[in-house]
Amino acid sequence: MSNKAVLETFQISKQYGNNKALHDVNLRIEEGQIYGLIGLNGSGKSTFMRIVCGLISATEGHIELYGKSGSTDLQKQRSKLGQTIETPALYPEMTADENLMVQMTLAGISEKKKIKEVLRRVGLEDTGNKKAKNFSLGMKQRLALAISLITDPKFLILDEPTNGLDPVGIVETRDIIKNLAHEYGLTILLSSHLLDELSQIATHYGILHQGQLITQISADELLKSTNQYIKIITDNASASAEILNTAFSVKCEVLSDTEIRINEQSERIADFNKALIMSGQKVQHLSCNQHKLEDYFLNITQSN
Ligand SMILES: Nc1ncnc2c1ncn2[C@@H]1O[C@H](COP(=O)(O)OP(=O)(O)OP(=O)(O)O)[C@@H](O)[C@H]1O
Repeated sequence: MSNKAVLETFQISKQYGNNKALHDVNLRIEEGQIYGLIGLNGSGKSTFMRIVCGLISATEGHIELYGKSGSTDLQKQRSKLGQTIETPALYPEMTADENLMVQMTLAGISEKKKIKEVLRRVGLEDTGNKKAKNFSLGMKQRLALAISLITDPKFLILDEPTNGLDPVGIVETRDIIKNLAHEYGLTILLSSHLLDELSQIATHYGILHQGQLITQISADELLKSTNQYIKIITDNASASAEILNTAFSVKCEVLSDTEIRINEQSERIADFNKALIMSGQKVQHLSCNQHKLEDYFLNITQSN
């Protein structure tokens, strides 16, 4: 049984002059998912997110947010949405607290204790009197994220949230996003042009290529299709394959006089090594290979 849909789009297309940026996009995101939208530069990720947020309109098609469509209902549902696509400019001479205070006042929210709470959620609770102009890029992005959280959104849309960050900033941002999903139950749509990057957090993926959604796949399905295998090189591949087959009922592909491939993950690799050595085989090489997620992404985009 499927969970409740937070977002569903039906044949969304967007035309900019002669350029069709999106073609008939049918995408579904369910409650609790961290949905990674992947695509090369110019594939239409930002355009799609802007349409969902109501910042621009689609040329064709329609969207449903929490099961509602139609401009009035959609506008109501958008109050459950937070985004960092168009965030207000930060005031450089103000602290994190002061920046949030201004944005809360503009949003008509008076609960001051909320400032501490959202700063804690994004790991900026200890910035004290430091002014925003002295923040690192990562801290500025987290402050922008904090601003998007002051209205208590249930669904968060983040356009390339780790773009431009150093490795420490990337890990911090990833942890914050995971935490927002797991601890606070937010559904999250985020974009990146790197599948490896998203694979650390996403539960589901959509691959956009030249404006078309060519695949939607869960993290589990993706792992299966990225095909892990064990490679073994011995002095006699056929004999080694027979030994492993007899001992473990394992299916070995004999690729040459010396090389075997076994299509499984690495868990039994030490047992295979031991069995071969005990049987007098000379094991020269034993490794576990995983097709990189980026290869999967390249394969799927090149064949479309
Ligand atoms: N306001 C606009 N006017 C005209 N063309 C636009 C506009 N915004 C985007 N485009 C075009 O639409 C296509 C999709 O752009 P979009 O920014 O949505 O892609 P993207 O996947 O988000 O790329 P990036 O990762 O570079 O941000 C591109 O060809 C882009 O040049």
